[in-house]
Amino acid sequence: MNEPIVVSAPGKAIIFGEHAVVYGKTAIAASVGLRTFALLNPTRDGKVALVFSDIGFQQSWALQDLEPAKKLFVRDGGSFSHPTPISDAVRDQLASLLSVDPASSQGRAAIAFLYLYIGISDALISAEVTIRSLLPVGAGLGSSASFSACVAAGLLVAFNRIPNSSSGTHSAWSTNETNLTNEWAFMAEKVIHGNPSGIDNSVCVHGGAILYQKGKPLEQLVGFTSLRFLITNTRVPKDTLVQVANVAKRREKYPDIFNHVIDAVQGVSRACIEAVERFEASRKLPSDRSDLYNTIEFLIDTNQTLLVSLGVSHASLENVRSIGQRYGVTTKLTGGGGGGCAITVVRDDFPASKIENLLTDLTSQGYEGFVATVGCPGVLSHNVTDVRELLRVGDALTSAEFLKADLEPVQKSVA
Ligand SMILES: Nc1ncnc2c1ncn2[C@@H]1O[C@H](COP(=O)(O)OP(=O)(O)O)[C@@H](O)[C@H]1O
Ligand SMILES: C[C@@](O)(CCOP(=O)(O)O)CC(=O)O
Ligand SMILES: [Mg+2]
Repeated sequence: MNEPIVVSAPGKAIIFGEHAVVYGKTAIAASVGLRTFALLNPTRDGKVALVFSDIGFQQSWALQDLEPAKKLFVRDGGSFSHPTPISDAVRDQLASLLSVDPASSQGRAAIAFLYLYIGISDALISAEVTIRSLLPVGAGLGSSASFSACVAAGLLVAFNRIPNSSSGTHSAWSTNETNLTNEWAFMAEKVIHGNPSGIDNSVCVHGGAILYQKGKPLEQLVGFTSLRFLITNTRVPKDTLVQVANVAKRREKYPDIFNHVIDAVQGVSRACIEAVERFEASRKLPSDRSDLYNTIEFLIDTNQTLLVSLGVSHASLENVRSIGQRYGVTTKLTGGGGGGCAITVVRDDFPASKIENLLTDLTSQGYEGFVATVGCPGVLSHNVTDVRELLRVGDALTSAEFLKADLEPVQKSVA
């Protein structure tokens, strides 16, 4: 790596099927146009330095201190084509190098980064890596997957595994290059989430709106990207690792109850797919999709009820739901639940004035709402000259400049 590298990846909203997707059920998700950015700067001090400003983490290591972990890394068949999940030996070795609790939010993010760094590299190189997100962290909008996608893509570019395809507005990587990025991003998600389904990293890497089932090729759902959603962040912190582990414990204790609930969620996703197919077959105009909305609203409500049964809702999420009901709109939690964000379907003819009033009501309760653009591009690398211009910085794009810059113009430049 001789030049700075800038990559970014979107967040995501799961429309139907969170948690059930961990158990092999179908889920539907769309990318959300709030992005995470990573700046990788070459350095000459024989160190790798991390600056993760959103989670208050900063640490650097001499490259020789990372060699023992690199020696323990097992490469699948000696090739780079299939990343392997982190082993206990590597995790313990990396954990012993941290200045923070390895199980903490900061510790997991650092181990995820270091694992990809030793796994993707031939020889360790000196670098400073700064990561900043415009997404809320730990709120159900896939900040962990967006972070993982940036780390995977940034390191694959830095170690010349994929080209620096800096188009700025869409990814110019081949299917193989994008799939490789997704596989590494999944390895990072495993460190952060414990047992991820793979839907979040897939939608953050590929972008658009996707139909996802573990072990099957993902399908893009083109029609979905024109739907509007209101996203409300309750600002109640949650940790996906804990939420997923809680569902697993309940399912293990009461399989007869929880397996049925999980199966029912599969029914919700399937009913949504059928409704979209029916709408497309009817050749109706997008302006005439009230039947489709009726079904989607019914399914949003049903999915939320099932998520309540799984034990992953929260009083704040139920409050957002009932505020929405006063305006005749339907809401469900999105992502891990237990706090974080809810999504509300906004019909095409829903008056702007009503949206404003709803947003005012939500804000008055301490929540943050916004109408989201969904279906934006997935992970991509940016042209550094363009980024410098958009950020109004000089020739050297330093970590300090990147940290204080307004990243919105770069986010807006992504089509
Ligand atoms: N911008 C970021 N910088 C560093 N780590 C991040 C960032 N975004 C997410 N993470 C990691 O992901 C964790 C949040 O993941 P998770 O609980 O799955 O919530 P989310 O719904 O936002 O994905 C953080 O605690 C941190 O470990
Ligand atoms: C609960 C789950 O379905 C989604 C978690 O999303 P998030 O990390 O809360 O954004 C877990 C998964 O699919 O890996
Ligand atoms: Mg996550």
